[in-house]
Amino acid sequence: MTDYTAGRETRVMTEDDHAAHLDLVLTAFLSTDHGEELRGSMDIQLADGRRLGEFIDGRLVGSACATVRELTVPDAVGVQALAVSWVAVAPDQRRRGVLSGLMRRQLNDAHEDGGPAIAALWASEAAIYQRFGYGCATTKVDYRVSAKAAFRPEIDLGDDRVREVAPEEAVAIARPLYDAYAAQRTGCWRRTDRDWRYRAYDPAGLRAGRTAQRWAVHPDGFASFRAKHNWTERGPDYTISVNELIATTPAAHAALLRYLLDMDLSGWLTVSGATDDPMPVLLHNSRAAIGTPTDALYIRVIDLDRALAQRRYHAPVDVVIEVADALCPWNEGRWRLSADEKGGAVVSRTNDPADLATRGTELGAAYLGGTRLTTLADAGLVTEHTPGAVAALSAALLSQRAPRTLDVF
Ligand SMILES: CC(=O)SCCNC(=O)CCNC(=O)[C@H](O)C(C)(C)COP(=O)(O)OP(=O)(O)OC[C@H]1O[C@@H](n2cnc3c(N)ncnc32)[C@H](O)[C@@H]1OP(=O)(O)O
Repeated sequence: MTDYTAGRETRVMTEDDHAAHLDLVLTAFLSTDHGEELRGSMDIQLADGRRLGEFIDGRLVGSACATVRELTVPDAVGVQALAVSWVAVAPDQRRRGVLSGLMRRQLNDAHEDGGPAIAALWASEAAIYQRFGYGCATTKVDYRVSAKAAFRPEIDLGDDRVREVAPEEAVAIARPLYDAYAAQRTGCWRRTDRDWRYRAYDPAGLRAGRTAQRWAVHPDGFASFRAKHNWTERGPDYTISVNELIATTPAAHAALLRYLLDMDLSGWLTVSGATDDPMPVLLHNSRAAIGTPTDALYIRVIDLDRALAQRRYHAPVDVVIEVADALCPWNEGRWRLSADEKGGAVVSRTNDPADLATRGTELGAAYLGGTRLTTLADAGLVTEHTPGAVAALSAALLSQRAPRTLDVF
């Protein structure tokens, strides 16, 4: 039998490893044509990040990186989270447990350091991370809308005009608007100078055939977007693709969306929203927008007691949860979660009989209040021992608004 552990070392990379890391990422992500652009991306994103590497006989064959950032959890409480990114394994070393080893080590280190109680990531493929205890916690809806689609007549666009500004001016205008928005919305990352540098990073090689990023602003919102050209026998049929649209008032949201929908030469607008996005109710013909739900941010509960105690609860609840979590065994066992009417919770170990049983993965999925525990129970992923316990905990875990995560990393 092949011994896959021979000659292996897992360690934090140093600057001397960065060139090999770039090569690994380019090969694993099938992106060898975009070396300079991805180097720029990694340098910004991982400036203060930790790059964990797996080496076989001195060769870097796997990476899992992480940066500590602040994420809003229910209800819009800012907490530290490990933002996991740039996970890659050399194609000629796949399916030999390299990723599994890196995930185990990353979670163990985080637990031992006593840092963030949760980790978060965007999955390149949806089948990868549930086995490592990551549950899909935010869902985004990707809308494809017919350009010029009319709003319902009662929709108020307000009196403020939308104008476009140069990318160099845009961040200073967008930043306070995003901060105000993120402070009252679950699932948003706090953006530092580094994060805004990344939002503005726009090398031609990463535009996938679309134009440079443009910025539309309004006193109460902003949108960044691109256009993709398409000429047909009927004339221009461009697609305007919105990178993000942020508004702090309904009128700003409607005005920005109207501006983008009415762009000359366009046939289509693509824009993403949370599962409670108002798109279908804004449009006169709701079928002018087809929405496709897609998995967005995944959450991993690293330290269950701290993670569950640091968020707020939508309703009082007192339940004992039996948790299975082979990768983070310190989470296993029975936990009492007691949340009061004010939304605060106490979480402690108990020997009392369990009201329900589930895995760390499902607690991660339900953590941001966007995935209902009742849905997971309907799939057989949560077992109820006391009648009503799943519904009670499910209601308590909900977020007031559907979580919305914009920053892809
Ligand atoms: C947060 C992010 O950065 S997301 C980006 C992830 N990276 C990529 O998509 C780049 C291209 N892919 C890769 O680099 C690699 O194939 C990885 C990282 C996805 C997987 O690395 P590997 O070392 O092959 O994973 P490993 O061998 O530990 O697999 C563990 C288990 O996951 C399964 N698995 C791994 N990758 C996949 C996948 N893409 N789809 C389905 N199952 C998968 C394996 O089959 C294995 O299952 P088993 O335990 O039942 O045998």
